[in-house]
Amino acid sequence: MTPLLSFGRLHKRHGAHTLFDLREFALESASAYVLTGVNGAGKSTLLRILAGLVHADVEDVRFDGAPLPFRPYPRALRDAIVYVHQHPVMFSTSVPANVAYGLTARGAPRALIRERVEEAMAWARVTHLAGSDPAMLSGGEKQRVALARARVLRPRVLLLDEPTSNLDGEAREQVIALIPTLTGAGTTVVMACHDRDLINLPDVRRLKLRDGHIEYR
Ligand SMILES: Nc1ncnc2c1ncn2[C@@H]1O[C@H](COP(=O)(O)OP(=O)(O)OP(=O)(O)O)[C@@H](O)[C@H]1O
Repeated sequence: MTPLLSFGRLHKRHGAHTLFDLREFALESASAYVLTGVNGAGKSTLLRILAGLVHADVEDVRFDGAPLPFRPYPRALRDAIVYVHQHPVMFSTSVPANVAYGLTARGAPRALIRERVEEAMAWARVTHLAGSDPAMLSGGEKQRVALARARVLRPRVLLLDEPTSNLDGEAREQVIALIPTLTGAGTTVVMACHDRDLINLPDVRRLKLRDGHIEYR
């Protein structure tokens, strides 16, 4: 099968220090991956490179099988890849406006925005928070609003940085339960995490960053 996104080489260094040097790194479509590794292995950095937020040296980038220049970060990837931060920032507007943010920024028609925001808020189980002050949401609620904000964009690839690290109990379980529904809808999900329940989800492929290389498990 042709990978969705592949790199012949993906090399990241800070000064003279190589953080990682990955060869033939590829992500398949509609697949879930967990990215593990010790603190400082480079998990967040790799996600941020894929999202175009951090520079790296890359060779032979292909998206949907076609070669693609990576710098400047191409529009095709900006449209397809969404990164969700470990501590999502909420704009102090309203919860629905936060969820709508990406579509509004892209100039989507209002009817489409309304429809997608409603669907995504129901999916993330945050409909009841529509009237809440975004600044007052709990960590689990913010994480679910951030997932809804990503989902409205229908990303081909969703990058989740430690999506459950600040959550416990029901909030954590609710976030974990959303992951399989994303891949079921055709999205590739890559999660940097240490959470055993995410790592052990069915059909999740394991990637481990170790000593600058990636191990497929
Ligand atoms: N701009 C920078 N300049 C130099 N070193 C950096 C820079 N940004 C990150 N680093 C270093 O790169 C390494 C990888 O950081 P990164 O946050 O990607 O690791 P991580 O695997 O996500 O760690 P954790 O599990 O603790 O979140 C760390 O040692 C970090 O200090």
